[in-house]
Amino acid sequence: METQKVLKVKNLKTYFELDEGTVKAVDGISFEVKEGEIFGLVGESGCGKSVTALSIMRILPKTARILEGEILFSPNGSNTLNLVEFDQESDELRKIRGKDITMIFQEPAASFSPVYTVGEQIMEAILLHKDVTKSKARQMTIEMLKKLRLPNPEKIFDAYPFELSGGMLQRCMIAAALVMNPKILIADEPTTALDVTIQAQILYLMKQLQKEYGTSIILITHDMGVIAQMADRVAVMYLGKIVECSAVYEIFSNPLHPYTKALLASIPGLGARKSKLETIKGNVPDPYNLPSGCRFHPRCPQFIKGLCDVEEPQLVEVKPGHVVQCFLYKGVRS
Ligand SMILES: Nc1ncnc2c1ncn2[C@@H]1O[C@H](COP(=O)(O)OP(=O)(O)OP(=O)(O)O)[C@@H](O)[C@H]1O
Repeated sequence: METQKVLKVKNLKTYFELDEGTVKAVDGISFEVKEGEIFGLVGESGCGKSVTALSIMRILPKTARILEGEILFSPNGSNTLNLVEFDQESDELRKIRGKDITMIFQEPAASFSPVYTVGEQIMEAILLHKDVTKSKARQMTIEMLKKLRLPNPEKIFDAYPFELSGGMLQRCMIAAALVMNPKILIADEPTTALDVTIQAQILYLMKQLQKEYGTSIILITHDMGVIAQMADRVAVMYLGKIVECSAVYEIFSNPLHPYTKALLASIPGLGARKSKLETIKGNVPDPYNLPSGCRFHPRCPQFIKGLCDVEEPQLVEVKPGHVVQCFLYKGVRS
């Protein structure tokens, strides 16, 4: 039996209309997230990963607009909701946000108010979404803090955010997101701000808990190493587009798009000389003035003049489940 899809994003376009011009932050992307999988979204800063997440959560800033596309959420396999159709402030979305779809951010301090204890804040979210007593909500919170291996969870419950280290606060934020038992957890660079050892511990814990609860995770990162450690499938983004998508083992063993190859070459220990994307020539182009044709062509080592700078390639399926948007490849179905 085919695994159920909890989320289908179809041709999503989210633009910022600013005085300086239009930023096509997300420009016609499509992907699916299966029940219980970790789906990675990877790419350099500014490629549209966070705007994709904010579009799904429908918590975009006022200057952003979803121009086109569908975000189909199927919480239980039978009914499907197109999240784009609801008003951002609607009750329907409020119910979904924070309960069925939760999100954790890079900076945990920004998610907690400094004036209430961590426990009070997690408990309040439970009481908002679940029909349980205060003492049950407290018990659920403490149990979840324990699952995140926080020492002395009762004490952490009563701590104010400033009393905890970045790593501990990040665990509290994950606890707050998982205690709701969401269908989808969106994790936007969840460990980028932490040091490498703590990062590895938290990623390991997230994966353990994801397996235990069967949660689908959309994991956003600029780090291919994190993708290798965590994800089942991955979409590679470049300037608002998905340029390649496949199972993680397939991307690592058979990367197709020149941009994916460059991202892989930048991982320390995988043949990279430098940790930044210095193997790719040039910088990410100005978002107000995107290159014609394939957006990667000015930086691409395999650029074909008169083609890549003129026409935009189509996304083609090279093998089942492996798609790429590049003229170097012909699809099995095209
Ligand atoms: N509030 C905003 N106003 C105007 N432009 C924005 C805003 N937020 C994001 N953008 C633009 O949208 C594009 C995509 O940004 P986004 O934050 O999604 O990238 P990202 O891949 O998540 O990068 P990072 O890892 O740095 O967060 C960028 O060109 C960015 O400058």
